[in-house]
Amino acid sequence: MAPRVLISDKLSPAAIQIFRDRGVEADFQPDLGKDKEKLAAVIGDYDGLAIRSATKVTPKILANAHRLKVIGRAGIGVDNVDIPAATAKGVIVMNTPFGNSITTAEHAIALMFAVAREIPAADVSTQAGKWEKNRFMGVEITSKTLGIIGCGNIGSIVAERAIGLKMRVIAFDPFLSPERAQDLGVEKVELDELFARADFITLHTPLTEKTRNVIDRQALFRMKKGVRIVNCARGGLVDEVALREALDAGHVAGAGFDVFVTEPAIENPLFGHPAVVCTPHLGAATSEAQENVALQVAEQMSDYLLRGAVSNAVNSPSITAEEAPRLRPFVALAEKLGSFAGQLTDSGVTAVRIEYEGLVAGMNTRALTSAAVTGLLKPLLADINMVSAPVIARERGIAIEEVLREDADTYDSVVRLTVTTDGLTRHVAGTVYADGKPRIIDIKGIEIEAAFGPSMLYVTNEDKPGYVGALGATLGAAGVNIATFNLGRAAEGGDAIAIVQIDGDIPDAVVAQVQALEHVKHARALRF
Ligand SMILES: NC(=O)C1=CN([C@@H]2O[C@H](COP(=O)(O)OP(=O)(O)OC[C@H]3O[C@@H](n4cnc5c(N)ncnc54)[C@H](O)[C@@H]3O)[C@@H](O)[C@H]2O)C=CC1
Ligand SMILES: O=C(O)C(=O)COP(=O)(O)O
Repeated sequence: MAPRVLISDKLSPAAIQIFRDRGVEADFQPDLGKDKEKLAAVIGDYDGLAIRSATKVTPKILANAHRLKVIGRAGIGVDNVDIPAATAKGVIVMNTPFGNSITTAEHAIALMFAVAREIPAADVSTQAGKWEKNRFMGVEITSKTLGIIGCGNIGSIVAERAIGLKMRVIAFDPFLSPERAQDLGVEKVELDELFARADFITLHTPLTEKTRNVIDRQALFRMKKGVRIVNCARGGLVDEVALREALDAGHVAGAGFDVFVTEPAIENPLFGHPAVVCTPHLGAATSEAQENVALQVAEQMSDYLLRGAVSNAVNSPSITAEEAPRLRPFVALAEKLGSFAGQLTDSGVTAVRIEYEGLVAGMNTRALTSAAVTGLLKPLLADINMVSAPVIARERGIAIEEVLREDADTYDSVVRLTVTTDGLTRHVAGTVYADGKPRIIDIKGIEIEAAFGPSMLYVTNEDKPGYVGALGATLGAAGVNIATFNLGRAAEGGDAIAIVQIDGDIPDAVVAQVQALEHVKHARALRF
């Protein structure tokens, strides 16, 4: 069945075409995202949700999203998606980090000019026939200091444009390296210095708990008198009430705002001030940017739904479309090894070590580790998947260690899993054969070679004559058909193991009979 995607925001129709061309069913309901109740009622029918900023993906909506695998944000900011809730549910959240950045940077520059020269008010006055040539006295931006808060993709483009406009640019961004600052031609400064020196300030950070109210009342009054502030990033970065007071007091000379604490902004503390210019979250609103982000999000979502490729996910490691097919058998191996250990584990897991040897050490081991942890915890948490597994493991205090070794002895690639519980360490290893099928090659240091089947019996025993016959006879008498039978032992007469693939399920009573056989230490039915 073709995957189904709901487009619940005003995406460019380019997205619909891409989905359809790729074989994904796309429902275009551009106003649905604004109606939480309706969205919650239908989300259960979809594998993907494509959004912009009007759709708020809340835990309540995610609770109904039984089929959902991916949320694609045609744009940059994902603050309208509850990422922890999506991750816990195993839903990938991806954005398009570059598609609208030039457009948004241009809007910031446009707002800076609009504020500097009061263009909107002058336009209204002129078209009203007033010709108020003396009312509008602007400021030049040449040689002025622009303070950029957040010098990432958009901030850097703003910096380049501003330098082209002969401004002096200073930037505050804890993650901006001195080398990058030098390349850009900006001076890296602390926030206090930026406030003290800037004639114009523009914000380009995401909204996080750290950046909320980065411009608060105190900050405003530490700024130069006559400063002008532009916010094209997110409402909530600036305390709107405090800014209004600073404008009313004449301390701040103007503000250009595209984003607001509450959107759609029908009322706002900034509205009505003559030196304020507002736009309705138009930062990304050009035909070029909308085409870019729509195409990109549709490609990325289709790649994930159809090929398992992950790009630009904010809550999962990337997997390219090229590596996805190569990785797939190893994902299956890692998950099955995890599942093997998980099904044998009755007490809490405290640590997991995953060793990658040979060719597999050069693959995307982060994804493989997520798969192993998924398999390990699945017996406890049926809904866990590769997206949610690392977070769930962290929440449960499970220490995860990855070891990479370029060399492998007998096989091209080996994955070894060691699981530590309160009282025990369990070890299992496997490989993928040329047929693409995963095999177990080692259990607790005992070599064996067994494929995974849907239904298996795992027995540990003492290596004694007569045991194998007794096991076969017990299964035969119970009408349980053996598909494959693999044995291994540490040494003659020592610890031994058997892995038996069964056709159909093995009843609990038969497992109990096997457990009761002489020389058997432990018998367990496993399902994969
Ligand atoms: N108005 C609109 O329509 C649009 C708004 N945006 C907003 O612009 C924001 C920035 O976008 P990009 O530049 O693409 O993101 P980015 O991730 O490339 O850059 C963000 C920068 O902020 C910096 N940063 C993080 N915490 C900081 C802090 N506490 N103080 C100072 N800097 C900090 C980061 O180090 C990073 O360099 C987005 O998060 C989004 O909210 C993006 C597109 C359109
Ligand atoms: O990409 C972003 O972060 C934006 O804010 C753009 O928002 P929009 O898609 O225009 O609602």
